[in-house]
Amino acid sequence: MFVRKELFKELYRKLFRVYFICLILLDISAGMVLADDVYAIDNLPPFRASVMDGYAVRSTEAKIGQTLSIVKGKKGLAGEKSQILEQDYDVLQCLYVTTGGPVPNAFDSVLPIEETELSEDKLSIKVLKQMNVNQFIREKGSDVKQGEKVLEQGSVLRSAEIGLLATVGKISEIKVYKKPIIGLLSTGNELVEANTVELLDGYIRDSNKIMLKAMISEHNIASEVRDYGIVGDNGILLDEELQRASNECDILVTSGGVSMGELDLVKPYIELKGEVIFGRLNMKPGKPTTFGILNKSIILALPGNPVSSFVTSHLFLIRAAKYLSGQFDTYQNHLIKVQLIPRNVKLDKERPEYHRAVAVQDQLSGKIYAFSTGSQLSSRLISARNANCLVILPKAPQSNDNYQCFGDTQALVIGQIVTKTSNEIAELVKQHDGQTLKNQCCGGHHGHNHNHQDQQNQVSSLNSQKVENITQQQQIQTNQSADFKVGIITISDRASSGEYPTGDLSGQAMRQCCESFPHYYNIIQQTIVSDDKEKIKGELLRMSDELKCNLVLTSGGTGFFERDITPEATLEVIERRAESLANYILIESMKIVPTACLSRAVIGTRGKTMIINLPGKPKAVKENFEILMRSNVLIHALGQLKGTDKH
Ligand SMILES: Nc1nc2c(c(=O)[nH]1)N[C@H]1C(S)=C(S)[C@@H](COP(=O)(O)OP(=O)(O)OC[C@H]3O[C@@H](n4cnc5c(N)ncnc54)[C@H](O)[C@@H]3O)O[C@H]1N2
Ligand code: MOO
Repeated sequence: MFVRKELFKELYRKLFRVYFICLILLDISAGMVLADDVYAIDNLPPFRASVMDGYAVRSTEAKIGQTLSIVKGKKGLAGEKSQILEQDYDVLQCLYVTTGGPVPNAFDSVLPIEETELSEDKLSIKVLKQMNVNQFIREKGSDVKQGEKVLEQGSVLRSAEIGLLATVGKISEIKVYKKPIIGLLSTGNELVEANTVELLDGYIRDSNKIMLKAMISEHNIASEVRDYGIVGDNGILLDEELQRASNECDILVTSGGVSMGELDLVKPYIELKGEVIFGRLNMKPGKPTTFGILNKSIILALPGNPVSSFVTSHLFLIRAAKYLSGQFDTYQNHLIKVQLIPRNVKLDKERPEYHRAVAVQDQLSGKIYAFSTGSQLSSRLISARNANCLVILPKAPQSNDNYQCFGDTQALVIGQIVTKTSNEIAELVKQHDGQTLKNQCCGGHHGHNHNHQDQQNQVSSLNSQKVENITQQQQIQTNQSADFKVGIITISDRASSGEYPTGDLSGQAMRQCCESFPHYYNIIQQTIVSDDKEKIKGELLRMSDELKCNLVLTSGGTGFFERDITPEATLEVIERRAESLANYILIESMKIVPTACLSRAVIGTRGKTMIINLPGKPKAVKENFEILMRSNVLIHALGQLKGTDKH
């Protein structure tokens, strides 16, 4: 996590300035968090009560066939005072009771009406079923005992909790964490209110304030939202409004005016009149986000770019407000693992990124795929449309301009995640994978404005589609729907004799690579052989001729060590060489390490099988495989070989 935990700790520590507890009525407590444990004032039920409409009986008397006379003039009706009914009843008597009504201590069970036969004169009943002791009776306090703890501090008051508190008599002076008063202020000479119909030259509508209002209401995080309007980039006006707002609110959120321009006055103002806790973040978008204290208020000065405001509010505003409202664990709860699609999203060279995406969960495997929303320019609010997660991408490693590719990445959940069948997801993955999203820097100042509208539209429809039932057949189809059968061979004397304490890491690497693309690859066989030419040939022949693998990956034995024999064995098995593919891997991997040229790896085909020699090192295996997956090179090669790729 690149927004460091310490940063949040600092944020939370400062929040204690504006953090307080209040007493409220139960009526208006929905969504609040309890600041204290709550104990039951009353028993529940407050008296011994019947669970059924029927007759209170003594189980020893109420034998099948027995006639019991009905007590006259008294009934255990719901709402009846229980004390009035407490008396000695005669032998073979029963008392009419209703559900929830009091049951006198003289009786030990309730016989439901349907288990009785009423006499014609309606004065007695015949017992049709034997009851056990205590059957259909709720003893006093059997649900909740007076003085028992019913809710813990930290519980969110939702409908059930509120119902429970009412039941046990806790209807006022509920101690809760007070939700903050949040103030919103937009800054910028170019801004006009969002409801402006006709824009004059040079103006834009203030979308941030209304977006933030909606977000606050969606997440129900404020006791009140105050709109401080728009203030131009003018020191005097800004001073006036910032002073007023920061004395009236718990959290003041401004947008705009926090970067480096001469009109960016907000950050210098906080530095001068308040305290800046942090004023620059290593993240994209949201670099200039500033957090500080001004008068009575915590101030979050968000960047003006709408997407930057959107992302940073999710990270800081919602979290801060929830924290103030007593929800202290809001951070970890919302992290999930996803596979970002397309996998070849280029990483930013300077900053880690919160990439907007639509996460969809596979109903069967539970795996979550996050489909990128396209160009991530921080002015492009369309990139946040339908987004239900922010995929946390690291910045690109120094050594190369690597692609984000294999394995799962963490994502922050910002909306509801939908589920889909494996086949639907497979289709979407195929549609989206292989598309390259260029590195788009913030604000458009050094970005390329690619049009990802089609991709965005495909993704947009994801959220609205309905969930379908899972069947066993789909599970079989899922496995079968992978396009290519894969065989994996680790070639190593040491691995085959079990010498590696860590196990066969290159075999694991090959497996991981294929498993990252479950819709393309289905591993049907994996073996380890020593550096023995005949054994290697034997495995290659078995996987291609008998198992009919579409792809056989080998790892190891491609160098210049005496026993390295993989290329020679491969050459004796293949019918057609694919030198360009091998050269392509070589060229690309030499950009990573020059020693990549020490590999003598061969690639070729036998029948409809492609055999690829990969290096022995797990890291190199992954790099080679990633290179092959760029622009779906390997997928096309395998498709041609299988006959599924069109000319
Ligand atoms: N020399 C540098 N320039 C910039 C840097 C930097 O590090 N050095 N950082 C860039 C980054 S990153 C961001 S993000 C922006 C943030 O700028 P500000 O917070 O100062 O915001 P403004 O300049 O006022 O506006 C940026 C952009 O957003 C539009 N905007 C502003 N407010 C609203 C609103 N309420 N609703 C809709 N759109 C709004 C505004 O018109 C601008 O286009 O700075 C970079 N520059
Ligand atoms: O918020 Mo900026 O991306 O850092 O545009």
